[in-house]
Amino acid sequence: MGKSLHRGPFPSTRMRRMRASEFSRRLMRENTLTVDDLIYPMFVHEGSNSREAVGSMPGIERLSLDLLAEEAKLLAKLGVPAIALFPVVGDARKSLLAEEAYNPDNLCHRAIKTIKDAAPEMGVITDVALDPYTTHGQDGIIDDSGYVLNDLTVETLSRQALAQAQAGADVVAPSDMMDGRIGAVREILEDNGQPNTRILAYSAKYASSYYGPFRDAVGSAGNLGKGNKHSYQMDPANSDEALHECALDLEEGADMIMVKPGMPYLDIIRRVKDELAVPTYAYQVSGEYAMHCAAFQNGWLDRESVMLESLLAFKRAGADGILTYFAKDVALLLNQ
Ligand SMILES: NCc1[nH]cc(CCC(=O)O)c1CC(=O)O
Ligand SMILES: [Mg+2]
Repeated sequence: MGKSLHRGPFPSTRMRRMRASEFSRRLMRENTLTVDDLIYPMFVHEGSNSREAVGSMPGIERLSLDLLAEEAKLLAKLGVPAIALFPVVGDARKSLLAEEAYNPDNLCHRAIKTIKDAAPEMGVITDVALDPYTTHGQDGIIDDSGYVLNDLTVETLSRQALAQAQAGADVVAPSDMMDGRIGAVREILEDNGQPNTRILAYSAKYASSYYGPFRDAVGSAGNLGKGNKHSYQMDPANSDEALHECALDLEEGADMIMVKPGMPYLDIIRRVKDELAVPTYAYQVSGEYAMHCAAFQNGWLDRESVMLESLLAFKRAGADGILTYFAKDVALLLNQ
């Protein structure tokens, strides 16, 4: 026998010991994914008994409100805590000033009531941003040069958020990235008898190319054309700036903060959670969903296990919950 070549504490330390049986793997498991972690984004459109597939998002459909009611009941039964609503708005209702955003009878507001009637315990989260309602697909009101005007947009966003709260939204979620909008939304809610409306701030929302399929789903891609959102959404190169954005939104009155997109930005989730220690959410966005589905359809990746692994990764990174288009399928799996 020659001299042992090993270094360090081996064999007293064998990392594989704890992995040798299911019971000890379970005992040392640090993170779990449960239905409590899931928020389901849903697209709604006008009409009745109408469902439309979204081409770039296999399995995802735009639903009319009667079908939304059925889905909401099923999701509640599966234990999914909340739905995030995204309206698909007809061109006739879009304008430069996005007035439809705060019309008390608009599609989004009727959808809130639909869910609350069908499944009163379901949390309803609404998107505060003007892109479904502007003719140009930007999240705010633009000047002659196309620049999105911050303060004017914030005024409209506040009216929109209040209208959503008055229609019954539990959580309003500004996804627009204007400066000061969280404070303005908090103030208008306080001033109008809505002190318990939670604000989920899309605080660190990046100018990402992973949103493409979403823009197809809501039909804003065509309106946006070659435009981009670089003057308000964050540069994917930055990380310190995300902490600054999150800290400001918390100071202005956010209850929860969000990082978006998801998987390419797990480092941001971890930093936010470590440094701010507040309820932190992640959005596994449409492009992430689309690329997973493409691999599933080709048989290149296993659907169930990859879906679960992709979401568990968010928990490990520090997220308290995940907006994901897989929410329904995962809830079905976890309920088995
Ligand atoms: N305010 C718009 C909004 N809200 C959610 C998403 C993207 C969600 C997804 O890709 O799944 C977007 C797109 C954008 O900023 O252009
Ligand atoms: Mg900000």
